[in-house]
Amino acid sequence: MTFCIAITGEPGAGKSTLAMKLVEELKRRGYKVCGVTCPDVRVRGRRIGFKMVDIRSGKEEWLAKVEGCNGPRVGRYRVCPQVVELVKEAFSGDCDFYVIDEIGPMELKLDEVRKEFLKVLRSGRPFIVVHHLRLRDREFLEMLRNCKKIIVRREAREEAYEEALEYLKEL
Ligand SMILES: Nc1ncnc2c1ncn2[C@@H]1O[C@H](COP(=O)(O)OP(=O)(O)OP(=O)(O)O)[C@@H](O)[C@H]1O
Repeated sequence: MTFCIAITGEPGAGKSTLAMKLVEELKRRGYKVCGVTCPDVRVRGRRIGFKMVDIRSGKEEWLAKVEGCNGPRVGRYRVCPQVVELVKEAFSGDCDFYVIDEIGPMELKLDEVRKEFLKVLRSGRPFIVVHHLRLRDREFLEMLRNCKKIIVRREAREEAYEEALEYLKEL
């Protein structure tokens, strides 16, 4: 069975921070970690969009913006189709551990990103993903069914980290 951890929790709970701490831990252990993270971008405190960052190279590209992209709309944002190339590159080459932060509505609006994510989850290699509490996509839910679930709560972030470290022992 594929080793996998699925991290979820309320907005701002600490999901991304936990995922990045686990990335550092895996790198320390010598794994070649590949994947993406999706930080928001703020100007004077106001969120103007989201970027996608290649964990291995640090390269970044817009995932969605209030203005300036012409992909599908998600709330106030328009998704940026040019992010597909970055996603493909992020998961290419020599990887032995995959990380996706996160599987959310913006990422899944682009069919090629959705396919790339599913390919990663089906690769048989170990992975860690972050997803929305309200993830409803059946294909993804099915792929994550047997993963270790970690629900991060703001007041218990350290416990979530300890729980994940404990599970990493099964690698
Ligand atoms: N273990 C921690 N110790 C201290 N601060 C933390 C910790 N985890 C998260 N934070 C802080 O809490 C805030 C939210 O964290 P983070 O972005 O990881 O949450 P998230 O659940 O991924 O949020 P979102 O739902 O917006 O994606 C950030 O400012 C982060 O620095």
